[in-house]
Amino acid sequence: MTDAIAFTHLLPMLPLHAQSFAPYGTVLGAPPAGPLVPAFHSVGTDFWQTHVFNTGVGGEPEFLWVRYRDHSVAIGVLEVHHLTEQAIVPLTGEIIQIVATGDTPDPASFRAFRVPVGLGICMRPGCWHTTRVTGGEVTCLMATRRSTTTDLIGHFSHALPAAESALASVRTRITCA
Ligand SMILES: NC(=O)N[C@@H](O)C(=O)O
Repeated sequence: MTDAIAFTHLLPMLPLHAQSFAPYGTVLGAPPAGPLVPAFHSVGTDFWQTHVFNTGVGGEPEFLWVRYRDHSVAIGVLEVHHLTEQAIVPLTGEIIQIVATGDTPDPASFRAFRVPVGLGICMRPGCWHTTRVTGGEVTCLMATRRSTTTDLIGHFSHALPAAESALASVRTRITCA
């Protein structure tokens, strides 16, 4: 399940922008480059489409209520989901999302993005990731695929082989610079 990779690299915590996040997924809530469609605006409310969520073929979309509380700067393991997108919307505070691309995490693709309350991210299938917080515990809304969650719990809680996800060992750390 875990493929070792030796790598040390300092990752600055970057501001979240649609263009810089594009290799890893979509920024939810970012102002679109073009017109807001489909969208609605009235005196009392605005709404617009920010993303069409894709769980992969045969997937059942699922919301999770997730709490993150790891504030360590060392990054030793990244996780990837093979079939589904995965969206994270921080509700109670900023999160730091560490991401990478590649069949195994490509060191050149390692990034750390600040995701503030008011924005969210939707990671592509195959986006390696882990999450940190800079203060106390942060509660997030997550959209994922029901079978991926079941598969992941089976692996983490019962040491069953994971089919829809994988882990990779990495050696990197985030910096405030
Ligand atoms: N539930 C779940 O899939 N969690 C992980 O992917 C994670 O990044 O938190």
